[in-house]
Amino acid sequence: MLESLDGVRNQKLPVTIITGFLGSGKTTLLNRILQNRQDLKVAVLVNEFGDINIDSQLLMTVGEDMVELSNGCICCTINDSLANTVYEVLARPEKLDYLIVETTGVADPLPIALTFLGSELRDLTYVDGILTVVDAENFSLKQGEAAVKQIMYGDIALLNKTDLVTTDRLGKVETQIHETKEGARILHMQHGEVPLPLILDVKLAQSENYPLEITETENQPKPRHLQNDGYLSVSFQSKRPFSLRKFQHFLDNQLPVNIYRMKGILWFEESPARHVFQLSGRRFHLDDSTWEDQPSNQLVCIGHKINPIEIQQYLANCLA
Ligand SMILES: Nc1nc2c(ncn2[C@@H]2O[C@H](COP(=O)(O)OP(=O)(O)OP(=O)(O)O)[C@@H](O)[C@H]2O)c(=O)[nH]1
Repeated sequence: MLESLDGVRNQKLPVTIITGFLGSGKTTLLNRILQNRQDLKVAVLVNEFGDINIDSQLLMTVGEDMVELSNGCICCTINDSLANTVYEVLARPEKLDYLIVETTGVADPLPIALTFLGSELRDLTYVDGILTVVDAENFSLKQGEAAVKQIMYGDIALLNKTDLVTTDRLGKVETQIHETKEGARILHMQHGEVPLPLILDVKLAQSENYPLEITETENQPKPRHLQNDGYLSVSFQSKRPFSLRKFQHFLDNQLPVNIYRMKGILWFEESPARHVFQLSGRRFHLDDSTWEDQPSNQLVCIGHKINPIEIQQYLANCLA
């Protein structure tokens, strides 16, 4: 199906929005798409909630097709910068087949979809679908308003991390999804593995279902959604290495329970490797790679009603 887009230059550019709560697997899915569809010229817009853009450093296919948005909550700041960035992408000389927007984990996807509908972009692009990645292990409607909106406005719920849960738990999460959105389409996946024809070029977005009052207030300034929800991101950077033992102590004994997500590139005194650190819920892991630039620590912690000073102090105490 996607191949058929090839010769049709005058047609509108399809846009897929990938949403989903913190750490659910959005970047993992994006990586899969980029790896598996190298024949497609995809422009990717990534928006991150944090001062340091870790995601762009973790995307395997970062090249000329990658356009990063400035930092901030996507649903608060994106209307101007998203539209402008999309215009910039469209003005590039090379032919594009697809545009994918990855939202932050605490974003309501609707304002993003409306950006494509409510401006001149409507003539140049169309929203093909909103994909909501759901973490089968950690998902809860109590995660906040954004988590509910992500399900409500998603065209397909991609139930990810099915390797970590029982069939019973999967059934419970599916029930919650159906209670939030009647008739929701649900696909299961692990590590973002899903047949791409099921999620790209599917023409599932139904703008007529978007609430009218939101469409009408689209151009009004929006509140700082994330801060209202109590979500905060804390960044930590240092040109000195961590002590592995101290960092382990922080994770085991000091990590506040209301931190849901951490990601970063870490440097440990004890190791010559570049370590990609991921924490989602209570689960974390480190992947080794090689430094291509000067070693340093870059870490983003995201949580609900967290105390930035306390976290920064804990992390400073981890330095070797
Ligand atoms: N076990 C397991 N881990 C997964 C799966 N999918 C993703 N992960 C891991 O979950 C963590 C978060 O994945 P990401 O793709 O970075 O999640 P994200 O939604 O982009 O995160 P944010 O943008 O920070 O909200 C990473 O450590 C992934 O390797 C899966 O199906 N199973």
